[in-house]
Amino acid sequence: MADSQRCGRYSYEDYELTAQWLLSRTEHRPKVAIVCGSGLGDLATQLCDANVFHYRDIPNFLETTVPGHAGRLLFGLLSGEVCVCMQGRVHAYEGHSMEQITYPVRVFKLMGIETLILTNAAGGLNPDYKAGDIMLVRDHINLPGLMGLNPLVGPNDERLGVRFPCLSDTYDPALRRACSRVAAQLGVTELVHEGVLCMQTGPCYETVAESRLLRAFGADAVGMSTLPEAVCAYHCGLRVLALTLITNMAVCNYRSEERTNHAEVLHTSSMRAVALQTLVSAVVGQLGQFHRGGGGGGAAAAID
Ligand SMILES: O=P(O)(O)O[C@@H]1C[C@H](O)[C@@H](CO)O1
Ligand code: HPA
Repeated sequence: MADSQRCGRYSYEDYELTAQWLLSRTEHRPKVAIVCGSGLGDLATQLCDANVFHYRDIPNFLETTVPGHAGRLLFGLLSGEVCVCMQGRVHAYEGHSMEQITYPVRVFKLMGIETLILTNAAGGLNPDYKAGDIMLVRDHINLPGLMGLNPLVGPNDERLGVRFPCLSDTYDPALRRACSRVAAQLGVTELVHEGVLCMQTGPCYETVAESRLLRAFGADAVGMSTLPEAVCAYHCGLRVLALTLITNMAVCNYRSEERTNHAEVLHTSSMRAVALQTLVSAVVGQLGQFHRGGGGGGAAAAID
C-alpha cells in the first residue's frame, strides 16, 4: 500500500497480518471481543477451552506496564459464546499514541468480531454514585480527542470506516437496553447507572478544580481509557458496549482528605470483579442468540 494510504503509523496490511497471525494459532472464531480494565482481568480466566497469547508475542501488540493489566489475549468460550478477551490494555500515558492503543480494535474487526465490550475503572463525579457502582456508558466526552488526540486523525482508509463518523450512537442503544435488563434479572439494578464517561489522558488523577469542571461539563465519571477504543470500534462498524466500574469518587471538595490512588482503584475492582464479571457473562450469553440469527439491523431487533 502507498504510504499516503497508510492509516498513520499502521497500514491495513499490518492489522490484517496480526489478525491472520492470531487466527492461524487458534481454532476459535469469536464474534465478541472484551477488554478488561484495571483489576478486572479475572473475567478472562472464566473463558473455557482457552488459547492464551502474551501481548509481547503478538505482532504489533504493546506490552502492558500497569499493575492490574496482565497483558494476555485469551480466546475461549464465555456463556457458550466464543470470545476473545484482552486481559489488560495499554494507555496513552504509558507513552503510546492513540493509534497504538487502539491497534487491537482494528485487528478484532479483521478477525470477524461484531461486538466489542469495553470495561474500565474510573472516578465517580456524579454525587449520586458511590465507589463500587457500575456505569453503563451512554455517551462520552473525549477530552484528548477534542484537543486533537483523536485516534482517527491521519489518512483515512475507507476499508476501515468513513472519514467523518457521527458519534451520536457510539454506545449501542440496544446493547445498553439488554445490559440493563440483564442487571435487573441479576438483581443488581441499584448498582447500575447510565452515564457520561469523560476521558483525560492521565497519569495524574484530577485536581479538585478539574473534577468540578468535568462535573459541570456533564460528565458522570472520569477515566484514562476506553474512549479511543470506542471511537475506533464504532468507526469500523463494531457494536460497542462500555461498562465503567466506579472505583473511587473523584475529589470535588477542598475539605476532603480523600486522595485517589491506584491501590484503591485495584482494591475496589477486586471487590466488584465478580459482580461485573457476572453482568458481562450474562450479556455475552444474550449476544450468542443474535449473532447466530444474523448481523446488522436483525441483530438489534433480536436483543430488543
Ligand atoms: O484501564 P483502566 O482505564 O481501567 O485503568 C484505570 C485508569 C488508569 O490506568 C488507572 C488509574 O488507577 O486505572
Ligand atoms: N480519575 C481518572 N481515572 C481513574 C480514576 C479517577 O479518579 N479512578 C480510576 N481511574
